[in-house]
Amino acid sequence: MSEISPSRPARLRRSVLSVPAINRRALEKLSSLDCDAVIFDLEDSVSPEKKAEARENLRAFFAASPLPTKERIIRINALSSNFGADDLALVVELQPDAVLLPKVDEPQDVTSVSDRLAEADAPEDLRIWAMIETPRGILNAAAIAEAGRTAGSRLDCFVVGLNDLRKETGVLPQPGRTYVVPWLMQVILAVSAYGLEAIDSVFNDFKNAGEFEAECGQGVAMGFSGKMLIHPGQIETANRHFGPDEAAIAEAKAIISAFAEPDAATLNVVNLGGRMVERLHLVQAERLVHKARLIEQRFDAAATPRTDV
Ligand SMILES: CC(C)(COP(=O)(O)OP(=O)(O)OC[C@H]1O[C@@H](n2cnc3c(N)ncnc32)[C@H](O)[C@@H]1OP(=O)(O)O)[C@@H](O)C(=O)NCCC(=O)NCCSC(=O)C[C@H](O)C(=O)O
Ligand SMILES: [Mg+2]
Repeated sequence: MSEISPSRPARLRRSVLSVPAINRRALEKLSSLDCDAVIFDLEDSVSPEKKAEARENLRAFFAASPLPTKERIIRINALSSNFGADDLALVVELQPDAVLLPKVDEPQDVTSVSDRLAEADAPEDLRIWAMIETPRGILNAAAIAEAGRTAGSRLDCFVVGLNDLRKETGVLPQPGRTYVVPWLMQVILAVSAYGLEAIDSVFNDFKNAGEFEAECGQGVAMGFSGKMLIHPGQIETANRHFGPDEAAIAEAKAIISAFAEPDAATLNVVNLGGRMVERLHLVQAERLVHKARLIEQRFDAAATPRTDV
């Protein structure tokens, strides 16, 4: 089997649940939830008066609950705000998997944090995620993604924030997201060009299961790796949509088998039951099977508690 493309990190990010760091009850629930990743929010879901308490909550939480099977991301306030410097210091102290930067407008918003993390000797595997949620962020998405290619850059993933984008532009929430789809696709093009991943925006109306199903299906079709979530009730749907289903896994395995045949060794195109399959489909198939394996491993890891944490 050829290698999984290094431009696509082999991580599961189907369900990325945001939790206000001020909400201790919600923090306590996390270990029982089946989301792939958690965003600990210090930004918009925490009032200015409660920022310090929220940081203390995270300190206590990280000491007590390592969440070994989940990717852990801390969303900080902008460095230009009164809270950004203390938030970033907390990130360096707690060493989550990533820091999420809000309202990224231009490449410099990312590179300045990269530089600060390097100055603070933060581990190299502490990544940067960027919220793309302002008109300038959308317009500059490709340039921001390109910043992920600069030496020492830790940029790894974009998260779209439609609430802020709607606030800034006046575009209304509508089923099908008609008027924001071009912006979403611009984000997908940017991450694809520079080997990053993108997480689709939150869906606020968390009791509306039907529309959420449709929006998850749309997010998958557009090329997002997963969805940012606000409520535990959204996790199962996101995992189902953004994880490969049995039929897709079977098809991917058939493509891998077809190219593994000795006769196919020098072929770039094969006939698979009346359908043309090219080697580029083999790469996609391997990626999909790899993702399915990661999901299986998560189940195994959840069943077997780690002893090294
Ligand atoms: C939206 C909520 C305020 C609703 O909370 P609540 O009223 O408590 O809902 P429920 O009673 O239905 O909750 C049931 C139980 O689930 C727990 N819970 C709720 N939400 C979470 C969560 N996010 N993580 C973990 N656990 C959660 C409740 O505590 C209940 O537990 P129990 O009492 O034991 O039964 C709330 O869901 C919420 O605050 N959600 C997250 C808000 C947030 O993170 N906002 C920031 C991200 S949104 C964003 O980034 C937008 C972006 O920037 C943009 O511009 O678009
Ligand atoms: Mg926002």
